[in-house]
Amino acid sequence: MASASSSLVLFAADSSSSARLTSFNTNNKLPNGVVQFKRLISPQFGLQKPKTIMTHVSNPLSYCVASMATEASAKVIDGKSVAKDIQNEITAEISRMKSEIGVVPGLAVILVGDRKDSATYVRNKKKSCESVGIKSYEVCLPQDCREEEVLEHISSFNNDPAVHGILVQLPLPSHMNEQSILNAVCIEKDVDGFHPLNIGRLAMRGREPLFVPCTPKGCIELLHRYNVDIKGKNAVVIGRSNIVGMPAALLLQREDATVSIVHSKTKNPQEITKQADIIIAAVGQPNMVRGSWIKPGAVLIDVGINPVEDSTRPRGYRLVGDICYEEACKIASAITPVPGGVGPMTIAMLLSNTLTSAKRIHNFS
Ligand SMILES: NC(=O)C1=CN([C@@H]2O[C@H](COP(=O)(O)OP(=O)(O)OC[C@H]3O[C@@H](n4cnc5c(N)ncnc54)[C@H](OP(=O)(O)O)[C@@H]3O)[C@@H](O)[C@H]2O)C=CC1
Ligand SMILES: Nc1nc(=O)c2c([nH]1)NC[C@@H]1CN(c3ccc(C(=O)N[C@@H](CCC(=O)O)C(=O)O)cc3)C=[N+]21
Ligand SMILES: [Mg+2]
Repeated sequence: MASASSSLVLFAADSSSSARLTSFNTNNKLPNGVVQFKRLISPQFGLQKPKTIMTHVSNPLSYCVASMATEASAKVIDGKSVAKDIQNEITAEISRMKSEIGVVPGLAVILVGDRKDSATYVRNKKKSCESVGIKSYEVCLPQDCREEEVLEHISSFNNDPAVHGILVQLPLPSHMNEQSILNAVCIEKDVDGFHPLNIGRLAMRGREPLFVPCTPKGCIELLHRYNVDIKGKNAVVIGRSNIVGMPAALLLQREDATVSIVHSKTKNPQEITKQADIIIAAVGQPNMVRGSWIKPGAVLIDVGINPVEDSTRPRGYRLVGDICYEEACKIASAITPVPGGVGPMTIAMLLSNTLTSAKRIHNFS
């Protein structure tokens, strides 16, 4: 055997390491138990260079590479820390704006009904607004209120010069027409990016939306801040909702990825995800994406926020993503955790969109 080249490494598989090696989808089994596979991990993360490179092997079966295999572990994409950095940038910009033109950005949030998770999100948004210097305005309406009431509040926020962003917390009660409510938010204040005109512009080449939806924008921002190349890569989005999957696919396409969308009617989704260099999972199914669905070295963005019962936790549940983290982190090159991944980025992007809106309305740069 000649010396190992930079991108191909030959490993000997003995009885103790073969189990791990086969979990890496090693198609190219060589005779004598030698398994050949490419570097598992993309070099940009630097951390997971193979530890064992054999330049000369007389009896492959006598070598064990378990040390390398067991250390292969994805880089954690720390959304919480990136979100904190972004919030610091926003805080500085807001204080500059306030001192130079005396304007404080304002965000209005409309919450209808008594869903506990919605109430928690709205509370967190309010706290984050306060911490960066955005003034927040909150309206809470009962579950059984009329659609007209919601529309009236939207209209008054549309006309309120202190308000630069309006967010209607979703989902709305089922007796309301979500589309006509989202349509009523003036596009200049549509910091969620859910107005059909903003979505339409996102979908059109050569057009720019005024705002990009926060969760997909946060996913792309994480890829940028971790220097993940998107151009020309195979990206798979799992889920096609208006608020996450569909705009995430549009954004990836704008970044010159080759994009596939997997949804509930897709046949053999794992055959599609297995080709992906980048996966964005936004399904709402705990641990749906298994290790065997993932191409070695892929970058994984897990949007899913799924409560699963856990009596050892004070709240009686814990949150898990749509990707089986324990399996995926052994195969991917990088992965977002849940919690602490995309969730905090969604809030950071909302604050960023609100600042952008205030700057645009007041012609401040
Ligand atoms: N981190 C964050 O900031 C945010 C997290 N979330 C979380 O992200 C997840 C998705 O949210 P959201 O987009 O609103 O969810 P939706 O329920 O609106 O959409 C789910 C999508 O997943 C698809 N889907 C459902 N089951 C399967 C399956 N078995 N195989 C393949 N595709 C499937 C659906 O397909 P079809 O279209 O065919 O029905 C649909 O397109 C949830 O866990 C939610 O809590 C949401 C928003 C923000
Ligand atoms: N008009 C509208 N805009 C939204 O952006 C919107 C919405 N409606 N409806 C619901 C979804 C969901 N969503 C989340 C935001 C932050 C976290 C978040 O911060 N999560 C923390 C965990 C929070 C916890 O511990 O409960 C984390 O992942 O680390 C999660 C989910 C925004 N949404
Ligand atoms: Mg939804």
